[in-house]
Amino acid sequence: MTVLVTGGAGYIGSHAALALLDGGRDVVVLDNLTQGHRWAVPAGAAFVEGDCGDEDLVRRIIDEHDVTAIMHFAGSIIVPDSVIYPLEYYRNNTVNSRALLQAAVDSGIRHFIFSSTAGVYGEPNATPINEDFALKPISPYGTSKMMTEKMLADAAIAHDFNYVALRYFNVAGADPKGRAGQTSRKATHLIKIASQTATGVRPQMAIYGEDYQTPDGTCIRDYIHVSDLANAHVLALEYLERGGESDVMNCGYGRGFSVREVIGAVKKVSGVDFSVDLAERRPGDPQSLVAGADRIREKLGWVPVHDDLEVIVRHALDWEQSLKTREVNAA
Ligand SMILES: NC(=O)c1ccc[n+]([C@@H]2O[C@H](COP(=O)([O-])OP(=O)(O)OC[C@H]3O[C@@H](n4cnc5c(N)ncnc54)[C@H](O)[C@@H]3O)[C@@H](O)[C@H]2O)c1
Ligand SMILES: O=c1ccn([C@@H]2O[C@H](COP(=O)(O)OP(=O)(O)O[C@H]3O[C@H](CO)[C@H](O)[C@H](O)[C@H]3O)[C@@H](O)[C@H]2O)c(=O)[nH]1
Repeated sequence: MTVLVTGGAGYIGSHAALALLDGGRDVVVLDNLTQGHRWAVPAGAAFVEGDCGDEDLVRRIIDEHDVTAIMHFAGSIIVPDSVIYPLEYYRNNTVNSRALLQAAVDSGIRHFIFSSTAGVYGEPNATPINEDFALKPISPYGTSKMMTEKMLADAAIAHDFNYVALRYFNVAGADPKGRAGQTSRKATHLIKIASQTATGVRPQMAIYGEDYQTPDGTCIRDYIHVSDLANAHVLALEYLERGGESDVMNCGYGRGFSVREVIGAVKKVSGVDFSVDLAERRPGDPQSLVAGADRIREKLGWVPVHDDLEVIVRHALDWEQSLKTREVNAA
């Protein structure tokens, strides 16, 4: 009765592994460490270094660890890179997911939870965004995730398993106990970048576009604390184990903050008035993405506990400080 967590050496997967272990479950992490770190895999989880697209390896792990469910976080995540290297994104996010799914079906896995994204909606012209909105991704990243959702839907009809695809909005923050956080080598996320600037890792940062049709001209996003998101995965697994129907669910709080509001929160919480430039719009940025967040609450009984931008920012800043100490100690 073990959960296989692909990508569990990365940001969200390591938090989900912690949440599973905290709940008394056994966990085996499969990660190829292209982005993740061995030290990020929580103590208490078994670890296998390898690729989630390696069907033989996955079948062996399922067999050896008595795996009954899979949480699939492994993937490539940088939207602009997906525009430059689309085939690489389809390979890692779609082709490797297909292989993982094949191994899961072959081995009789009954429950599957997939990391999808708000990126599958593209640029909807209404907000909040509900799960039944049309899927019109505007990047290869979003399309690669949408294709995996479609594979899951078809495979769950043909084979004996149920699944939940969780469509994350903007994930941020870190484990409140300081056990995990975002360590990505190539950070692009707003709260991570602002936290790095506040803690002196970066000299300054930029706002990408101030001419959007929003109250302060900057883009609006729905920021969800990574530990609330990790908990949603545990609840999704329990739901599937109860025999819940396969479904897709948005993961967000249903409330948006502008880029300026986020930077203001980081300055306030850190007490550092760092330098912020104004830059051109970043290509492909939708103006406003806010989750319609009722379904996950109703179906999973999910009740977020860190639904507060300043709490998210506090945890992100604490993690950034701890990374600096870790680097000093490692040097
Ligand atoms: N971070 C976000 O805001 C966000 C938003 C929406 C969706 N997601 C999705 O959530 C998942 C996790 O994202 P994250 O932010 O933790 O990213 P991350 O880069 O920190 O973690 C991904 C992990 O997967 C591993 N990996 C990549 N390809 C692999 C492969 N083929 N086989 C085995 N391991 C592999 C990497 O080494 C890394 O440890 C991704 O699928 C991503 O698309 C993230
Ligand atoms: O230095 C920065 C970084 C970001 N931004 C702005 O902050 C907002 C949020 O940007 P992020 O990069 O933090 O997040 P995205 O909304 O672009 O992307 C997130 O949501 C996507 C779905 O919409 C994908 O799931 C993706 O993986 C996930 O990071 C955007 O308006 C962006 O232009 C800045 O102004 N300056």
